[in-house]
Amino acid sequence: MKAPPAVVEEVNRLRQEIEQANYHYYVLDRPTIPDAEYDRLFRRLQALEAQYPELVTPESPTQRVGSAPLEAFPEVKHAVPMLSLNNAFDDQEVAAFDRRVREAVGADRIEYAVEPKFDGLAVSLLYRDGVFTQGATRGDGYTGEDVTANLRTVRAIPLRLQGQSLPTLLEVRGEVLMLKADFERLNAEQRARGQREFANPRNAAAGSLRQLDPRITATRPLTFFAYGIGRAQGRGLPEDRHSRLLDYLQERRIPVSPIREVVTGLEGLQRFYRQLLARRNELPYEVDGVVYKVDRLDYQQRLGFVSRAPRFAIAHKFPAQEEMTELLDIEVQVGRTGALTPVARLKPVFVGGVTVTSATLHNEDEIQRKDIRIGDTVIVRRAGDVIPEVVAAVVEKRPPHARRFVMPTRCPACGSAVVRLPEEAVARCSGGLVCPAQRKQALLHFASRRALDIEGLGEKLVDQLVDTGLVETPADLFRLTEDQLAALPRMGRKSAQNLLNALERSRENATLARFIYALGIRHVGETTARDLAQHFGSLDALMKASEEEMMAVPDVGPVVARSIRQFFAEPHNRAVIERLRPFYGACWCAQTRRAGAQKLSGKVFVLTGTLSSMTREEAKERIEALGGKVTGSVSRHTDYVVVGTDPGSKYERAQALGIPILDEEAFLKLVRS
Ligand SMILES: NC(=O)c1ccc[n+]([C@@H]2O[C@H](COP(=O)([O-])OP(=O)(O)OC[C@H]3O[C@@H](n4cnc5c(N)ncnc54)[C@H](O)[C@@H]3O)[C@@H](O)[C@H]2O)c1
Ligand SMILES: [Zn+2]
Repeated sequence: MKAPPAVVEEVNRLRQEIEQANYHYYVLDRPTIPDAEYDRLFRRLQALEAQYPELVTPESPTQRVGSAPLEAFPEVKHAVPMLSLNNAFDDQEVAAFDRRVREAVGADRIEYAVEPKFDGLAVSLLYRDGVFTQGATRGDGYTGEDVTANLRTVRAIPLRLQGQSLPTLLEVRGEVLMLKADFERLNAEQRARGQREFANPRNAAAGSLRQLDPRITATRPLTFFAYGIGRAQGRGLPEDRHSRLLDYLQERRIPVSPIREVVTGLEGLQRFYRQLLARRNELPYEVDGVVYKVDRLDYQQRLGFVSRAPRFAIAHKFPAQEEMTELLDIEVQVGRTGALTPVARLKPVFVGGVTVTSATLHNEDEIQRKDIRIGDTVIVRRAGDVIPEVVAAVVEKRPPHARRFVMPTRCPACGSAVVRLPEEAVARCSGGLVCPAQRKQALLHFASRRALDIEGLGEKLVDQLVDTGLVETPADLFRLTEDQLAALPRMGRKSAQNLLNALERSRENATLARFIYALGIRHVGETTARDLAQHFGSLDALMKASEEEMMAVPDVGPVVARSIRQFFAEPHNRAVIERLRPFYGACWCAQTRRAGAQKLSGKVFVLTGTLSSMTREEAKERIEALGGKVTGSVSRHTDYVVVGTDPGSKYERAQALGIPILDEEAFLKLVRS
C-alpha cells in the first residue's frame, strides 16, 4: 500500500523530532522532552513504518541505536554491536513476547533471567588476561567513544579480575549509573557553584563519564553493574545460561545486579515486575523497568537479533514518572508557617500513576534559574509519594505570549508585607499572628507546652475555633465564654470548663520568656526567648530595642535581630500584643519580680526519676525561673538531687557523695514558697 502524502509528512516530522531529541539526549546529555514523550513519538513512527514498510530506510531512528560518538574521544569499534532493547509497555506486549519466544524455540515454558533495567548508560569493558585495558560507550552501537581513563576512576569497576585461569579476552557489558542520593548531592553542589544542574541521574552519569578530563569524572560518584558479555576467548566461561554467566562475573569481582532471579513463564515475569515496581522508589538507583532475557544461551542464539535489538530479551517499562503538559498559571500559596510557595496550575496530566493538576515550583529563584514561564510546556515529575514538581520548561515549545512570574509584594492571604531575607530562598508573609493562612499554626504554637501551655487546645479544637470564626488571634481566646465553647460539636460543658481553666493556668504559669517564645517570631526559639527575657527584663524594653541592642544578647546575630525588629514593626502584630497584655502582662511581671529575688541563684540541681505533678521539663523551668541550674550528672558541684519514682543511678551516686536529696514534696515546697 502506497503511503498517502500526509503519512509521509508525519513520518518525516517524527524522524526529525526524534533525531533532535536523540541529539540532546545522547550527545549533549541534556534531554529536552520526557522519556515518555520520546517513547510515544518512537512508537508512532514504528507503527507507521510497520503499516507502510516502503517508508523504512536504514537511516530511520527505528533502525538505529543511540547516536554517533563525539569526535573529541578516540573511536572504539565494537566487535559485537551494542544494541538496544525492545520495549513492552503492558502485559499484552509481554505476553506477545513470551509467545514469540516459545514458538521460535518450540518449548512450552521458558525460563527467563530477570533484572532491573538500570537507567544509566551502556559501556563495554575489555579485560585482557584479567586486566582492564579498554572501556567504551555504546555510541551508535557500532562505534563508541574510548573513555578508558574515565572508567578507571569508577571504583566499582575492577582494574584486575579476581581468580585463577582467567579468559585471555573478556568483554563485559553493563551500565554506568549514579545513585539517587549521589545525584541529589551533585546537583546541590552544582547549584552552589552556579553550574548547570543535571535533569536526572541518567544524564548526570552520562555527562560525568563523557568528560574530556578524567579528573572531573573522578570527582563524580559513579557506579557500575554488569548485565552481560560481548566477546570472550579462552577458558572457563559458562556456556549454558545467562544467569550462570552473571554468577561467573560476580565471582571475578565484577558487580552485577543484587536483584536478579530466574523465573518461569509469563506468570514469573509478571510477579517479578509487580514486586520490583512496588519497591521502585526505595531502590537507591533509578530503575525505569525490568529486563527479561531468555536464560538458555542456545535459545538466545536461535532467536538472534532484529535491526536494533535482540529477540531474546525485552524491557518491560514502568509507568513514566515524568510527563509533559502546559503551565496554565502560577499561583502563590501561603503555608502554615508563612512561607510563600509558587504553585503551578497545570493542564491535567497523568503521571506517576495519578492525574496531576498542580505542582510545586519551590521558590522564586528556582523559577528564574529554570527559566519557567507561564504558558510554557513543562516537564512534570511525580516519583512515589513525593509532591509533584515542575522540573523544566520545554523551551522549543514556548509560545510568544509566555510571561515571566513575579513574586507579589503583599501576602495574598492577609495583605501584610512579603519579606525575603537576602540569605534565604523563601519569601515569607510578615503577618504572623494576623495572617489567616498562618492563624492555626500560630495558635497551636502559642498554646504549645513550651510556649504558654494551654492544655487541651490541640489541632482539632483550633480548627473548630478558627473555622467558626470565634478566634482569629490568641487574644480572642480570652473572650470565649463557656456557652460559646459548649455549643461547639463534640465539646460539652465539661470540656468547655476545662479549656477555661487551662487558660487561667496558662496565665498563672506564664513567664516573659514563654510569652516571647509564644509569639512565634521567626528564628526566636526557646533559648533565644529566654536570653531576651533575661536581658531586657520587660516586653516594652524588647519592643523598643534597636537591632544593635538586641545583638548584645548572646547568640543573637543580625538575622535574628532583624527578624525580631520586623515582627514588632508590623502594626498588626503590635495590636495583637496590646490585646494580650491585660491577660498575661500582670502575671509575668509578678514572676519576673519573684525571679528577681533569685531564690535558687547559683544552685545546681540534678533530676532523676519521674515526678507525679510535673514533667522533668517543667521542673527544669521552675528551677531556672528561680535562678537555679539543672545539669545532667551528679558531681561534687551538685547542690540538690530531686528524686521521683524509679530513680536511676544518679540517686545512688548522690547518696555516695552525700548530696542533699529532695523527694517530690520537698522539691515542690522549695520552688513554691
Ligand atoms: N528524553 C529524550 O529525549 C530521549 C531521547 C533518546 C532516548 N531516550 C530514552 O532512551 C530510551 C532509548 O534508549 P536506548 O536505546 O538506550 O534503550 P533503552 O534504554 O530503552 O534500553 C537499552 C539499554 O538498556 C540498558 N540496560 C539497563 N539495564 C539493563 C539490563 N539489566 N540488561 C540489559 N540492558 C540493560 C542498556 O544500556 C541498554 O543499552 C527511550 O526509550 C527513552 O526512554 C530519551
Ligand atoms: Zn499573610
